[in-house]
Amino acid sequence: MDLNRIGVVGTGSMGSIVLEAWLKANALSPSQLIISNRTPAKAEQLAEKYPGLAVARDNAEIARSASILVLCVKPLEYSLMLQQLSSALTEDHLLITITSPIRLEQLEAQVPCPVARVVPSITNAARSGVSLCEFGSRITEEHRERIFSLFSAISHPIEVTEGFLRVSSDLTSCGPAFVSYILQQMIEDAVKETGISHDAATYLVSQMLIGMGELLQQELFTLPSLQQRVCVPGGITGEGLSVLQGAIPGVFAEVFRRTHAKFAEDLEHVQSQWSSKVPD
Ligand SMILES: NC(=O)C1=CN([C@@H]2O[C@H](COP(=O)(O)OP(=O)(O)OC[C@H]3O[C@@H](n4cnc5c(N)ncnc54)[C@H](O)[C@@H]3O)[C@@H](O)[C@H]2O)C=CC1
Ligand SMILES: O=C(O)[C@@H]1CCC=N1
Repeated sequence: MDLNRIGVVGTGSMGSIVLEAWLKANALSPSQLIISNRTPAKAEQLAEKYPGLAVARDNAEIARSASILVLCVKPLEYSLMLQQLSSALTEDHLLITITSPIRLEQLEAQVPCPVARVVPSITNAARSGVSLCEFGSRITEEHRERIFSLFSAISHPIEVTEGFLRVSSDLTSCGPAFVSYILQQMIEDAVKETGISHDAATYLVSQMLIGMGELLQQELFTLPSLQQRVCVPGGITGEGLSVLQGAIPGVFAEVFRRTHAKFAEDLEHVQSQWSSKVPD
């Protein structure tokens, strides 16, 4: 087992984003990585794109070849994946799950090694945004440092406690989908109401969003001070804002109720899958 090699199990949407972010950041070279995927063709495509990147024949091979395994499969795919990894897992491995509806203690009970969670975000593709870290009971200071160092190459890693993991993930990982939906509605209504072209409105909104990111990045404004500064007393923005003030409060409370309910449902499904016999 190569102590400096990292295995990515599952090269779907998020697995490939994390892997490619590391490669593009030169944080890891292709030969420091090995990947596996249920559909091998998807992994082979990545290997063709990044010469030197190895594809494991199966999950036992990835566990024999890499000491850190980043698990990028969906919650109900864990049971089978763990079964496939199990023959090669040792106390010296480190497992990092990227999903939230698998409790770390539940995972620890299945494997001989330390486990941690790092929930990434699509923003990590641009080496920005945060990743949310939670550490299991077997994690040492050395593991922590290794995890922070790996994920700080592509994000700002932040430690969160289990109780706030879900809402934090709603804000950082689901957030880009929520915000882009709202902005898309802004574009659609601008087109419908005024006849501006879809492309023009999209360009204007995208540039506005990038500019807003810069204002926050450069700490020139906070979200409330930005609103205050744009709203000229007796001016036009205030008229528009008052419509939003009537419509938006409470919407995200319902969003979070729904995400938390789905999370609880996923946890239950995983629990009942894991407590019944794992299929061969
Ligand atoms: N999409 C996002 O923005 C984020 C997703 N996540 C979490 O990441 C997890 C994965 O999500 P996606 O990448 O979107 O799903 P996906 O379905 O695109 O990728 C999962 C991949 O795992 C592979 N796979 C399944 N079982 C396997 C096995 N036994 N061995 C090897 N490969 C296997 C599948 O072939 C697939 O390519 C989810 O739990 C999600 O909650 C976390 C943060 C952000
Ligand atoms: O939609 C999902 O389930 C995942 C969790 C965080 C972002 N995407």
